[in-house]
This record gives sequence, C-alpha cells and structure tokens, in this order.
Amino acid sequence: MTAVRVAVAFHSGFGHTARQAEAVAAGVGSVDGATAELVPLDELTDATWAALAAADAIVFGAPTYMGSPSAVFKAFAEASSKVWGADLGWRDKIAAGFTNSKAMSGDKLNSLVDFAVFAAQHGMIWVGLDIYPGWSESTASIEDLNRLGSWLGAMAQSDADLSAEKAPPATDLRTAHALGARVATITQRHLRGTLAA
Ligand SMILES: Cc1cc2nc3c(=O)[nH]c(=O)nc-3n(C[C@H](O)[C@H](O)[C@H](O)COP(=O)(O)O)c2cc1C
Repeated sequence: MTAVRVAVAFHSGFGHTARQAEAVAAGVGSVDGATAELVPLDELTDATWAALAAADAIVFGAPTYMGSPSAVFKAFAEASSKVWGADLGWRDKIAAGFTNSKAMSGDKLNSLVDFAVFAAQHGMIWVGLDIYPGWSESTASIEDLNRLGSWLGAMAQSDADLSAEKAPPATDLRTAHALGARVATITQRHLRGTLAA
C-alpha cells in the first residue's frame, strides 16, 4: 500500500459535472492507500493552489461548453501559468481528465484534448482510460463501462432537461469511478518507482 493524494480539480456550472467529479473521487478512494480531494475551481484561493501543489496526481474536469472546457476552467488554466513559471511546479505529477455534456458527442473529445495539452505544458504525465469501448456491438448495453467509447479520459452525457440529481446516468458515473481508480493505481506505481530510483 502506497499513500497517494489525488486532487480532482473541476468546474460545474449546474451540478452535472460535479456528480462526475464525485464519482472520480470515489474511484480514487476505492484504492487502498489513496485519498481524493475535490477542488472546485469557481474561486481560486491560496487553498486551491495549496491543494494542487500537495497532490501526487490531478484529475481535471469541466463541462463541455461550446465545444471546449468551460470558461471557468480556462480561467483556471491561464491562472496556473504562475505554477508553470515556477520551474514547472506540477512537473511529473500524474494527470487525467473528464468531461460531461448534453450530446452523446457534443465535441467532448476536444475538451479532453485540451486537458491533455494543458497537462503536457505543465510537464505532467497523462493517464487515459484502459477500457474497450462499450455499447458498440449489437449485443452490447448502454450500461457498459465506457459506453461513449473514449480512450483519452472519462466522458459523461447529461440529458438537457434533467437536473443533476438525475444526470449523468449511473453508467457514466461508473466509468468516472473506473478512471479515478486507475489514476490512483498508476500514481502509486509512479511513486514507488520514483522512491526506488
Ligand atoms: C454555454 C453552454 C455551452 C454548451 N455547449 C455544449 C456543447 O458544446 N456540447 C454539448 O454537448 N453540450 C453543451 N452544453 C450543455 C452542457 O454541456 C450540459 O448541460 C452539461 O450537463 C452541463 O454540465 P454542468 O451542470 O456541470 O455545468 C452547453 C451548455 C452551456 C450552458
């Protein structure tokens, strides 16, 4: 058991992506020795930056708005340039990402690509999903893990007329949970390797 801390840094305008963030955090917590901290990005305080600095891994999450991460997330990304400028303060942390939107596609992939490029600019190490696309054969089910078929990170879909109590559906929250567990496990391996080196 290796103790690791995973920050889930997220924005959610109406609560749907917050449900996904909570599922990622629960997935982290399902791994022995791993703890998750939810870090909302609506207000960027000293505590926000301290939580991210203390984390071994950061999972970035935001709703897809107009085909990219929400403006609140982008404001956070730009503000993080001060960490970038301080000798790549997040260098070698593990990174991953998730996004939620109303359409099945909704151009969610663009948000995940944005997160991955952002992590690369910070010298972080990106971890994707390791789950074959679900719900993609005639006998497959909407309940399959990774039903939206993403490799780069976890996707969720929320019907536009449903509140955050009802969307995204459990199937997508299970996929988010799986991403959290994977990030925790990979972070443990990464830390053990670093300590052994
Ligand atoms: C300004 C705005 C832009 C949006 N753009 C998209 C989009 O590009 N693709 C999509 O599928 N849904 C889009 N949506 C829908 C949201 O992604 C969806 O309602 C999501 O569940 C909101 O998550 P939240 O409750 O965490 O804010 C948009 C919503 C808003 C408010």
